[in-house]
Amino acid sequence: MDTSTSASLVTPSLMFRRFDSAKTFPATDSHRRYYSSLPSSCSQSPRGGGGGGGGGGTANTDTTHVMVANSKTVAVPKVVTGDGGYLLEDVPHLSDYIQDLPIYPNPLQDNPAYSVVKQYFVNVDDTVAKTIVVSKESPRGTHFRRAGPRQKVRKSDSCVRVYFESDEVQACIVTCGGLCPGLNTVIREIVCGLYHMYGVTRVLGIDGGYKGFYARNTISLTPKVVNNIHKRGGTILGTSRGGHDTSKIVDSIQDRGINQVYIIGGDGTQKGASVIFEVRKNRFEMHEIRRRGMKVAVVGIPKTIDNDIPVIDKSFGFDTAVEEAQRAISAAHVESESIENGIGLVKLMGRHSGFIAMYATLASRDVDCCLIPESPFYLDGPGGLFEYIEKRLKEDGHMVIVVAEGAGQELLSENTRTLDKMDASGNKQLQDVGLWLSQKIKDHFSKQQKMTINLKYIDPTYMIRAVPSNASDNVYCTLLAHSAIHGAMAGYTGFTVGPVNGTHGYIPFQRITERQHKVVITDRMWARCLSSTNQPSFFSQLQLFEKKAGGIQVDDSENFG
Ligand SMILES: Nc1ncnc2c1ncn2[C@@H]1O[C@H](COP(=O)(O)OP(=O)(O)OP(=O)(O)O)[C@@H](O)[C@H]1O
Ligand SMILES: O=P(O)(O)OC[C@H]1O[C@](O)(CO)[C@@H](O)[C@@H]1O
Ligand SMILES: [Mg+2]
Repeated sequence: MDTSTSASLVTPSLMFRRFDSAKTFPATDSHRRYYSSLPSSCSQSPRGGGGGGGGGGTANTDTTHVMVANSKTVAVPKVVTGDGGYLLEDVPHLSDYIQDLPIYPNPLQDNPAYSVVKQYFVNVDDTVAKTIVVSKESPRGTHFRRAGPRQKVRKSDSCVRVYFESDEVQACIVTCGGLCPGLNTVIREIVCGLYHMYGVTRVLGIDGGYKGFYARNTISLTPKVVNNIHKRGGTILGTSRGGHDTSKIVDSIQDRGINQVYIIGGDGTQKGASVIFEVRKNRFEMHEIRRRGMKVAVVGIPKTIDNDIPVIDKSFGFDTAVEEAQRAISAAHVESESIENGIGLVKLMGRHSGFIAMYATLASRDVDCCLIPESPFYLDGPGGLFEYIEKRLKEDGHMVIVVAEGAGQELLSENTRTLDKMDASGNKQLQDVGLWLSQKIKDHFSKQQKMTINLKYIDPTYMIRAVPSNASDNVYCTLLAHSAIHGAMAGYTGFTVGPVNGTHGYIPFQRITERQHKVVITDRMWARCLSSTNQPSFFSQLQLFEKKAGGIQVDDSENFG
């Protein structure tokens, strides 16, 4: 594979626009100047994904690794272009910045379970397409490196190898952010997968999120310790928000001799992982793993109850949460059905993304109105929520409303003084839309004196994420853990793992952290939701077109079909 080294001076917002054009971008003089000014361990860098191989057959390759913007250095993905508009957004490899890394026989080839299944090992060039709905003229488009144990870690290899020797590995696992069903399953499967597939016995648990790296003792994790944890909700390691001190975390990784870091968490956590891997603070302070030239694989495993992580099909625990939400919706339905003009109001999680509310609504079929952050609504006047409630009660005598916690925040702040409080991670703390809406509905109907209503408000927010994962999430967590391990053992680093159109891939951190995944209200799934509830869209056609034209952040992927 033909590769060249480059770094680029571009702003972050331009980063992915360049990829969309599916063109090769050449190394410029400024790239070369930048690299020649780097310490030797960095400037010796790219050899095209280390052993990762090409991915595009006749690929025309350009690897772009570092860019400087606003005095910060951030990573630009390695990009490989090929015929027919093929584009691979590759992930970093340890051999990009460490020379002459030894490779070792892969113990998996002697494992009775895995070695008999020939196709368990993925081809060195296998990639996963980001978009699978295409037409005859479509370019082949963006791809990600396929996850899994590699047949070859370098194109020249004659047998199955890895970049870490079993005895050499000192892994650690950390869980950050809010809880999510399946956290314990992922922890269990990383520990057991490392042990049973690769003979790795040294795995540390980091206590209480990122700050645990430097403020707490570690926990030794063995298959015996984690054997039953998947049956419990929460995380045995504890979690936290805030406390991401990059230099202290990287110091701790270095001091403890850790060389594989498995980081489980949401969008904030993945940003933290990306910083640990390769963002430096300024020209002089270089804390991160890549610049220290450390042989450490940094692997992100996406966790989010809100399903707000882009690119991947969905996040683990999401199905369990939707299932658990059914119990609250059923209760709301039973309550509302049993009384005159009964209204059951259920608040579900979803800070910026209404996926839980939308899917719980679609699954239940008892919901008459689903309110999500992405779809503005209003209360009074023609086409408003109050008018719709009145209509539903007159027709049916009862109704169920599901509201995502982030819905209608702009209405709340009109009515109450916004305090703009942040949590320890810098996430804006939301006002309670459930309580607010309950009160508004009650006030409206008591003022009108036309109709007596009976409203029951159910708030199961934390209940849906504190439960253990269901069977399908357990399987999903296992696959994620295994994909993560195979990637680290093959020397890949600085990536998040996850399913892209059903096949697991290694996705560069930047892709995951550049934006949040949201319900696209101009998309088919939201239409299905609207048709199941028969609620008003709260939009005039004109507004809809305006939003489509740029007012709303539109994801380029569908809401899972
Ligand atoms: N931009 C960032 N840079 C470095 N670290 C970050 C950044 N954003 C968040 N973090 C760290 O990541 C951890 C988790 O972040 P956060 O609380 O936002 O949860 P999350 O991972 O997004 O999960 P969720 O939102 O699903 O609960 C925190 O320890 C926080 O300090
Ligand atoms: O756990 P905390 O800090 O109360 O945060 C709750 C938030 O976490 C999430 O569960 C995940 O981001 C959101 O749905 C919710 O707003
Ligand atoms: Mg988050």
